Amino acid sequence: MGIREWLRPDIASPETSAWQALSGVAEALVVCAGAVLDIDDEQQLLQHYCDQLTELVPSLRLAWIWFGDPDTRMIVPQVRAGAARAYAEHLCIPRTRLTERGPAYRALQGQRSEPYRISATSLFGPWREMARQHAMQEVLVLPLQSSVDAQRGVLALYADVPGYFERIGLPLFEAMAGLFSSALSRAARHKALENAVMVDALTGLKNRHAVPVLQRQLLRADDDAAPAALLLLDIDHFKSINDVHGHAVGDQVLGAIGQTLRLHVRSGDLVLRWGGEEFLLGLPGASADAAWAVAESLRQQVAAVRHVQADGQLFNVTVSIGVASLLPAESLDQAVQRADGALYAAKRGGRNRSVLA
Ligand SMILES: Nc1nc2c(ncn2[C@@H]2O[C@H](COP(=O)(O)OP(=O)(O)OP(=O)(O)O)[C@@H](O)[C@H]2O)c(=O)[nH]1
Repeated sequence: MGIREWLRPDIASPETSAWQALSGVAEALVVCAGAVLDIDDEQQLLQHYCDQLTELVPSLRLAWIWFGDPDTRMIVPQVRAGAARAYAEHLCIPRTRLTERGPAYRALQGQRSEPYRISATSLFGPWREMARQHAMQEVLVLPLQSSVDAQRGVLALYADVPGYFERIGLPLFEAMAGLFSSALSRAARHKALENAVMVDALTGLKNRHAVPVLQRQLLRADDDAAPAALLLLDIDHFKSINDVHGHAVGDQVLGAIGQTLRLHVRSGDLVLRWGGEEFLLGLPGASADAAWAVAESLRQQVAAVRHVQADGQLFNVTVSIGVASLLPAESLDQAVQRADGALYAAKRGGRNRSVLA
């Protein structure tokens, strides 16, 4: 359907304000489509979209977006723009039997959008009253959906004239929401790629690129004083394993040790392949004593694994472990350095042992 067919004959003249609004939306569409190539960050991109929309389209007082888990219990706008953005700053829509019948949750469920008149006597009186204080007469909430992951969202647009969205043509605003949805899909694809970069192909464990994940995991505890610890683990005499049994067997040993570590830590712990024959483990909530006990248990588990050499003979491998309990205000780097010092002491002390920094 062509743009002109959406317009009623009485507003199809280029002189009318509807025509200006229409060309504003079209311009915003073009500008927003271009921005997809320039802006990587999801939130920044959606903010840019809302800014452009409210700047270029006359009568649009406010545009806000929420995106996330479709089962959310609360919709709170993450980006907002327009003369009436103060309204969205304090907006939070809990999921209730009443709000589930309102435009935001209906859009979240993917239902086709109808514009809602804003009137003090409507179902959601208090919000409508506030919206009227911001000179808003009509709201249109459109569903957003990523095609890559389960993420959903809503784009809410508020106009200062009644009947505005129908008059300009809903398909145009739906096209805009389609563009916003592709931005969500693109961001999800970017995140998936980032995750792929974080995974070590040989062991399937996360690698050094996942340090930010480790950092978040260790520092997640609400209480600053909550303990956390690091284990730096190095395979003993790995060079001679490669030399004696061959590189392919060396690779198998690395894979088997990675698997053993992953199987024997708690679900909130993180195991990274730190490089070569080294593994770094993050143990949130573990005191120094607990971390040392975990290290000793892992050391014994690893030593018990029997590996197969090329001629079918079995052999065992040991590891040395440096344990560092995170000190208050210490950076992850500093803690890793202390764990490295303890690992060095374990090697010098004869290997196949754990040392606490
Ligand atoms: N098979 C295999 N070997 C690797 C890999 N990454 C590193 N290595 C080898 O790991 C060995 C590490 O040797 P060293 O750093 O000398 O230490 P080590 O022989 O384990 O001796 P200690 O740590 O002192 O007990 C080197 O020979 C590396 O080539 C890998 O992905 N696969």
